[in-house]
Amino acid sequence: MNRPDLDSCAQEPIHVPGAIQPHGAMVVIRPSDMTVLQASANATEFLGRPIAIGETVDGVIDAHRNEILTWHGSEEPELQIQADNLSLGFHRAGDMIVAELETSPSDAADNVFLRLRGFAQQLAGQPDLPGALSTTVRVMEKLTGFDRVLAYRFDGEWNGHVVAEAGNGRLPSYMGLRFPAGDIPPQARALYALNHVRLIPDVNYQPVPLQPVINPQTGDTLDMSSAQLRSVSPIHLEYMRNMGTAASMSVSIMVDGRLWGLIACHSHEPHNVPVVTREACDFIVQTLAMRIAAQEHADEAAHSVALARIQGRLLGAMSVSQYWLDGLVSNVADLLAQVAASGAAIVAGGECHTVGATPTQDEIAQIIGWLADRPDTEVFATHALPLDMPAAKDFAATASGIIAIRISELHESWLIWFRPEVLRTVEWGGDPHKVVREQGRIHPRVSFERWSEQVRLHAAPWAEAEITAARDLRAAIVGIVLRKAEELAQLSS
Ligand SMILES: CCC1=C(C)C2=CC3=N/C(=C\c4[nH]c(/C=C5\NC(=O)C(C)=C5CC)c(C)c4CCC(=O)O)C(CCC(=O)O)=C3CCN2C1=O
Repeated sequence: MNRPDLDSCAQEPIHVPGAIQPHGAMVVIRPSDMTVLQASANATEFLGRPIAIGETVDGVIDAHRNEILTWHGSEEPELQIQADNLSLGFHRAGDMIVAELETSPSDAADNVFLRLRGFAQQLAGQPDLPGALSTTVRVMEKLTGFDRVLAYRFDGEWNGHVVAEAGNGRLPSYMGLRFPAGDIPPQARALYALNHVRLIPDVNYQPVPLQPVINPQTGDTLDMSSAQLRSVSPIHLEYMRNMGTAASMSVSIMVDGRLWGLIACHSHEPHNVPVVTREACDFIVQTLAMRIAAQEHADEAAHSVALARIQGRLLGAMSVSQYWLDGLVSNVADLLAQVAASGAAIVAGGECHTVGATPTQDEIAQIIGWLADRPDTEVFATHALPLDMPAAKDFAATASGIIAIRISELHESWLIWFRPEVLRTVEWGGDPHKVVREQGRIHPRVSFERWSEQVRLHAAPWAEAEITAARDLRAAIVGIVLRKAEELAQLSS
């Protein structure tokens, strides 16, 4: 969905706001001499004493100087220190140390441990992914006290789907709703893959500037990518107000190094969560992510084994056939089951053999003509061919999805599988195509009411295992064709 407006959203440099949220204070330190390079305007309030830029740190930070410098010389990404009712978090920004201070009730840890122990047992008792997701949002709701906690899963186009929800009824249910990719733009997703927990205790906060805003050592604004207190994009704060949420916390679900989804928490009124509780939430979500990874790996492995078994039968049939395609067209069920297709066409030797539900021969010729414009493509897969090839609208009923494998460049030969159009009703949280523009600026949509859309010209998406099986079958066929050609050459020499 190419939308120039949203591209401008993606340009917003959210990692260098030059300010923080007021529920904590920030001090930027040069480790070589523990000199203060920058401090947030509210640092005195949290340190209980004035802080001088250019002077060495003192007070509670200096009291932990040795521990901080030992950490800074280690491989550990972060350091967390609880000093009475002050929580001090340290991370690196370039070769500087960033200290973040938050008041934190000393008994916060008690509540956390009990909830954590219960979670591991409850999760182990869940037989499937929906159960694991529901358990997680329920435990997070009780642990954090947010009004609503959602499990939000990204699809292949970075649209999001609410797949589990727990709440106390103060906020509307979003269960089952989808949200467009533009609601969380690419630079935000990239940031959340690095920094997994984001808290906004009060959407109407006044940003607290870092002083000086330009770091004297780097001559640039501080990179707050790893900070907890980073001030949030005004566009997103407007989004939250439009959504009727005064506080939010989201925790990234990282599976195999990619952002699988979020656990997103919201409250109707301002709501803060202590550092130790946020850390427990991160642990809970990482535990869930390991369960998701295990489930996905098991499902993919079982799927690959089943497809390999089918491929073994196809290769056996081809190896005893005079011509490789005879082995395929004589095994229609396996040929279609190889990628769970409804039809297939084999174009070779100037002929087009079709099995199952396919476009007409002329329409297949149009597809091959269109594929010819992709000369470097050995395997082409899409579940929405008409979006790439407009003429395919005419035969969307049989070919909204294709996997095409090029057998030979020399003699135009292809194996193409087809999937039919599947009409789907998608329930969005608000009209995803609505972009509000005022004085040339983009604004988030104001309604998140259920908005139904009939999605056409799409087939069921191809699984990774199916595309891999198609790629493997292509390699096998090319090998058979080459061997047959060599045998022929030897016979004629
Ligand atoms: C109901 C399901 C759901 C959605 C769809 C959602 C969206 C969401 N957007 C987030 C972040 C951003 N959205 C935007 C931008 C947009 N939001 C829009 O609706 C539009 C049109 C834009 C581009 C202009 C930006 C810049 C950011 C980065 C904010 C920051 O971390 O500084 C963030 C991350 C910030 C946060 O944790 O609140 C979220 C998570 C919250 N949330 C949800 O719970």
